[in-house]
Amino acid sequence: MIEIKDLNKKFGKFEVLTNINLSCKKGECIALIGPNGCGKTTLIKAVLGMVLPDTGTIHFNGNSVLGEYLYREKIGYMPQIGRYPDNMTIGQIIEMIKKIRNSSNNLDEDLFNAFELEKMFDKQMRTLSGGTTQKVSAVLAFLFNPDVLILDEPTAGLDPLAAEVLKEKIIKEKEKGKLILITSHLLSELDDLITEIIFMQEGKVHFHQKVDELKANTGEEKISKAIAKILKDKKNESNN
Ligand SMILES: Nc1ncnc2c1ncn2[C@@H]1O[C@H](COP(=O)(O)OP(=O)(O)OP(=O)(O)O)[C@@H](O)[C@H]1O
Repeated sequence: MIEIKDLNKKFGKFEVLTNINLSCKKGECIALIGPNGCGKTTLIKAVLGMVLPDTGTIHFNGNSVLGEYLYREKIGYMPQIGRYPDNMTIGQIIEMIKKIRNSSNNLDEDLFNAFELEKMFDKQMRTLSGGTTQKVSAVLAFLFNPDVLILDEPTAGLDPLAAEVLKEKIIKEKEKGKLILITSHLLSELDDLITEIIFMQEGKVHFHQKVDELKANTGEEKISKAIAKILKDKKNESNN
C-alpha cells in the first residue's frame, strides 16, 4: 500500500532522513517510534506530500506520490498539533471540511458521537482545551472513511476515557483491513493495538519487525521491554 525506497531528506546541512526503505501493507497497525527529533513526523509528512524528499521514491497503491494530491483522499491524517482558524466554531470547521472534501464516502461519525462534540458545536476553536482540539482532529481524520489512517501521537493530551475510545476505534478500523500508521511515545498504550513496529533513530530505520516476532525473539511480552532489550543488546554488541 505504501512503499518507500531509498528516501533521503536534508533540512539545510542537517540529514533528517537517511536511506529509508519501508513497506507498509493493508490490515496492519504499525507503530512508528523512536526518540524525539529522529524524523518520524518528517517521514509522515513526506508520505503526505507535505515534505519533498531530496532523493528516493514513495509509492501509494503502486503510484508515485510525487506531484500528486488525489491519493490523499484515501488518507486520514491526525497531526501532532492541529491548527484551526481561531474564530471558527467546531461546527463550522467540520462543515467547512465536509464541503471542501465533497466526499462520496459514507461519513463515519463514530468518534463525533463518542466524544459528544454535538454539545460543543458552537464553541470557538480558540476557547477549546488542548484535549478537545485533539478530539476535533481525530474526528476529522476518521470522518471520510479513509483506507489509511496516519495518526501522529493521537492520544497525547486526551483524558484516559477519550484515549480508550480512540484506541477502540483504531482497532475497529484495523479489523476492517485498513492500514494504520501511528506514532507514540507511550509504548504501554500500544500493546493491544499494533501488529508491527518501525523503530527509528537519527533519521534511519533501526528495525521494522512484526510484534509477534519481536516478542518471540526477545522473550518479552511487553513491547516496551522487548525494545529495551534489543537496544541494550545492540549497545553491548557495539561495545564489544
Ligand atoms: N521544516 C524544518 N526545517 C528545519 N528542520 C526541521 C524541519 N522540520 C523538522 N526539522 C528537524 O528535523 C528533525 C526531525 O524532526 P521530526 O519532527 O521529524 O522528529 P520526530 O521524530 O517527529 O520528533 P518528536 O518525537 O519530538 O515528535 C528535528 O531535528 C527537527 O528540528
